[in-house]
Amino acid sequence: MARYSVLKGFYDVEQTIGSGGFAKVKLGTHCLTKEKVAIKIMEKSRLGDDLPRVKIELEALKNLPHQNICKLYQVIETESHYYLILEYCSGGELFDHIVERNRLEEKQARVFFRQIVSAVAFLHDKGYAHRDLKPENVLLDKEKNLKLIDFGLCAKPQPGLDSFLYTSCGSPTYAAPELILGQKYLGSEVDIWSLGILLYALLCGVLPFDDENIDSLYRKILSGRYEESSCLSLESKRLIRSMLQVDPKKRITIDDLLSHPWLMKGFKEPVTKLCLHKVHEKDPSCLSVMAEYYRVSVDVMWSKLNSWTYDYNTATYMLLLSKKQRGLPIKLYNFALRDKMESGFNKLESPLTKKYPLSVTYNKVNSPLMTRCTELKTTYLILNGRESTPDKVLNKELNIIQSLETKDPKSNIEQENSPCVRPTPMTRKPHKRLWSPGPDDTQSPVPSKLKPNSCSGDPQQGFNSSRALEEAVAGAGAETPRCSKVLGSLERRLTRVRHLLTPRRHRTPGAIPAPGATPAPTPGPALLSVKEVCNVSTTSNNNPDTVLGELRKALLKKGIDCKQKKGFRLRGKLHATSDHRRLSFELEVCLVTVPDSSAPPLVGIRRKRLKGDAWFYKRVVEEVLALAKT
Ligand SMILES: Nc1ncnc2c1ncn2[C@@H]1O[C@H](COP(=O)(O)OP(=O)(O)OP(=O)(O)O)[C@@H](O)[C@H]1O
Repeated sequence: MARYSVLKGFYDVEQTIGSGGFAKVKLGTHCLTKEKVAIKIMEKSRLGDDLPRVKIELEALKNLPHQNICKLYQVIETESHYYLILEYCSGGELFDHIVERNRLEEKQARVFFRQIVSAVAFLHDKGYAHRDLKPENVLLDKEKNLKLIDFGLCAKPQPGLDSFLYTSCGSPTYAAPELILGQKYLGSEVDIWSLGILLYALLCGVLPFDDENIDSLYRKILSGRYEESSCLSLESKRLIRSMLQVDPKKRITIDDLLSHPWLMKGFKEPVTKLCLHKVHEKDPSCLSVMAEYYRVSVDVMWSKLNSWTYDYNTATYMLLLSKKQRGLPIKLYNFALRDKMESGFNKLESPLTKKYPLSVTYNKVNSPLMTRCTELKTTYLILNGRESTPDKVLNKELNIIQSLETKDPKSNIEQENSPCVRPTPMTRKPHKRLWSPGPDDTQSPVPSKLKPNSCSGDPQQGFNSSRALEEAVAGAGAETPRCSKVLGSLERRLTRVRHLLTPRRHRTPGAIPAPGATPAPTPGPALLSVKEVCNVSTTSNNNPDTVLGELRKALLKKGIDCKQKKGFRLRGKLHATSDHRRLSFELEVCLVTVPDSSAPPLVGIRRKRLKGDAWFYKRVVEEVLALAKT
């Protein structure tokens, strides 16, 4: 089957824009609105024990519509993959902005930090803790609005956010002391600690607690002592101190942060924790554009949309709404797709279908009707999300078609209820949620053998996500705090938590190529032309080939495995025994045009972290660029 065929006709899939330990993220265009989207693709077979992360992330994104949280538009599940269609944040990671400027001016940092605090206050208000707040998980959109991403480690304790959690998860350098110690903790309090680290990183361009050696790093965190850099104003020192309190009870609360004097400086209003752009509200103009497009009444269209099933229609509606909010004209393109989709649900209800039962219309398995059914099924799945695995649906349909062939053509009632003659998606009930962390979710999907035991299990199982799921599903109130019973000494606890916290980015260790020179293929003709300056450094050289050669030499000198990709792109990989020190990134020679200038473009180097610790990446790339004589 062609790659991403499930998206064909609905989204145009473009280049990879990011990847993490669990997903590849591609740029895409939503065909009906022509809006750019990010497509997060996760291969089920590679998720293994981390599969629950996806479900947690989906539920959180559906329940947390906020202007500073990346919007989810559609979820497509196939037998092998999850595809999450997300709001596209073209401005890169907040981390890249820190790297670009070394550190941010207090005024700029305040604008950014207010948005992060707003998102965190909102999610806390909804009973969630993020548990992985860091500049790599904060993206920027075109208008420089911040968007929080990566909710795979979040928790929603059932009794409420004031109940304890027990799973140690997150990124080591952002982890609060109570997490390091493997103690029970409050999700809201560990998020405040991470916010303190994040603000320090924004203002100073370095981390308050950092060390090559993970044990020393944890000792530094537990001591709570960090350098108060001279670049910090007195007010910012005070604010950071109030967040980086080793004793969680002494830490500032999110509500106090909203109106903290540092955050209020230059602003009349405290930070809001409200959602300003409602996404689930009835918007008559977007609704009528969609109703007109599908040639159905506004009421029928709304009844379909109002169930918020995160199908293609949800995506179309939310994207139209987003265009409207940005003052852009709202219209739908691509009428070929309309005809395809319309036939996907409207004709099923047409009087014609009722008058001439399906079984009369065909008599061979590979008849046009069967092709039609298959087409309808594919369209149906894409429009409505997953009901069953595609193969199962297809087989069911084939069986029904085959059995119908041998039946009396008069017996149509059965066919009306067959999967081929499904109720039109316009009137179909919402699908059962994958998992809902609501109060009536008494049936935990977690097998009993996985019941909470935050301090047992193989630490090499990465982020301990099955336990994270339990916390999120069963709620902390249902858990037994066993840490102190299972682990006798602080030392042993530290070792365990170190393993739990240390991200495992490479899930399936493939054959590691021997370090050394990789023969460079001839560069492709494409030399990327960029306008933006984020992630791009200019060079004093005007020959792209020379710059490429210098970069290659510098990478090899640093012992970094280097492969040339399409065009002038080098992929560097650092293979290390420690997960903490594994890295994958790209350096691409490009042409930088200076906006509003007639000056000829400059030769630049665009950098992109693909996998690995962001601060380690920063250090390595700085060293490579310093070595390259460009
Ligand atoms: N909505 C988006 N718009 C633009 N880029 C995105 C978007 N979502 C993700 N990315 C890019 O893809 C990268 C990986 O995404 P993400 O962090 O969600 O993947 P992950 O596998 O869950 O990561 P992790 O290993 O950190 O858990 C991000 O760091 C970012 O650069």
